Amino acid sequence: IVNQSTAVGNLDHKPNGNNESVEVKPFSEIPGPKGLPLIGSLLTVLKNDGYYIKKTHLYMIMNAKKYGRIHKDKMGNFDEGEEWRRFRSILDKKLLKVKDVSAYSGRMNDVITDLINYLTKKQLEDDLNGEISNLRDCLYKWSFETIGTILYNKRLGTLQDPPNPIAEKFYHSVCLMFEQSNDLAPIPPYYKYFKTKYWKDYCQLWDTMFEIAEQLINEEHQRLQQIMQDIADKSVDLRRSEELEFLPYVLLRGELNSDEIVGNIIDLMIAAVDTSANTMLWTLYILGKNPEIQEKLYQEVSNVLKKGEYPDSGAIQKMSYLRALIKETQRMYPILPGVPRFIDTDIVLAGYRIPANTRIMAGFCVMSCDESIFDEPTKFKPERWIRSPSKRRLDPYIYTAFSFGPRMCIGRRVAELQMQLLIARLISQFRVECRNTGEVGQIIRTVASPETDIRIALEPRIN
Ligand code: HEM
Repeated sequence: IVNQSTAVGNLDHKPNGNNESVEVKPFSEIPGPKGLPLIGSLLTVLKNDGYYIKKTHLYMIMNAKKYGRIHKDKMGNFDEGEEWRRFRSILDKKLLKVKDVSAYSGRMNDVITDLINYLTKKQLEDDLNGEISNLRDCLYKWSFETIGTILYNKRLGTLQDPPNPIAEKFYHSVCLMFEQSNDLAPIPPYYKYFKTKYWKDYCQLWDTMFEIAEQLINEEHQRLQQIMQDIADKSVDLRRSEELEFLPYVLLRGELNSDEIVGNIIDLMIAAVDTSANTMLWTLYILGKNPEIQEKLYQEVSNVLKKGEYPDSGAIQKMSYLRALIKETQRMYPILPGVPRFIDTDIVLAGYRIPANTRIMAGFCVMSCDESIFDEPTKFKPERWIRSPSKRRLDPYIYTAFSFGPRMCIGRRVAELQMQLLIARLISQFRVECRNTGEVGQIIRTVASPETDIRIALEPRIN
């Protein structure tokens, strides 16, 4: 039972560095809800129509208040992937290098141009005095198209007019699968054995995703083979080229078999869509609610870009307020309330001995509102992320949005750049107005999302 428990805590970023001997308490003394012997607190999470499934962040904050910065909880068993390290060593090379990702800014800008045209057309059709209905869907399409063009080396076509029907099918499968995974995640997997309709439909979504992804990858494979045949200078080895795009790199290196390539690409797509889109919804919400923040951002962006110029990663480097604004949005609205880790050796955490094979959950949403880490944590202050000679250096471990270590988000660089480009482009073209009257809360739909529609109106700037 101990081995199946989870210890939840803030990342203890101030270890006892002075080598003084401190009393280490045993794992059994870590406070936490008692729960039931086998399923632990699962019922607490499921009751009231799964209230705490949708509000995991509140569950974690509540337990942190009740039991302290480190506490333990139990929710059944979890599996860990084994092949993961090998996959990461191959994919990291292409997705986490700043230089490679910067080269995607042209494609990312093309998708943004399509999104802006799509939004403008929708505004006219909706006729809601500038407001865009179902902005969430528009932003999901933007992140789907962006990751699509990077992974498959071609545009998929959900933002084109009319949309590409295969791309639409792909898009709906990714979105629905993500939503349904959230409903299935905490339930013991009996539905698999009774083959309920829900389960069959869910499997169908996966089949559709795999079929379309396979088709797209095969097309790219054939294109590459043709290019290799056509290269007149046979001494050129395309496989060694530094300039290769993501899919050509993975296909030509031959380190992954075709099932592994499809599986990894699907994983990347699934992880990319909701995360970036929801972060953008929150950022627009903040901008729309805070005209002074918006004005400051506009001034920064227009100082860097000439009229009508599109930003690239070089321009973004000069926009410290923009980068800080997105970081602060991620602090206030973390997309994942925390990340789990299995530890393979005994460790001491916050004064307690944690045995090997325990699952640790680092509670990012708890850290975000911890006064000992952030001053005035309830206030939205992008400035806290801007370095200056007069300020103390920020602890690098307090920016938790993409997590840390070898398992940190593999899409971090892609996500950051695509979001920075989108906000810079939108703010230089439009004034953002938020029409939600009250505060919008967070709800967990696998990732933390706005509880109600974010109502945004975009008013073209007259320069
Ligand atoms: C604002 C956008 C995003 C946020 C906040 C975000 C955040 C995260 C976090 C916190 C993790 C867990 C890391 C850990 O366990 O330590 C993660 C994992 C992951 N993310 Fe992202 N992510 C974002 C966008 C993306 C994008 C665009 C992609 C694809 C290009 C992506 C692909 C992945 C994958 C594949 C994993 C699993 C990594 C692994 O377990 O090896 N993410 N992400």
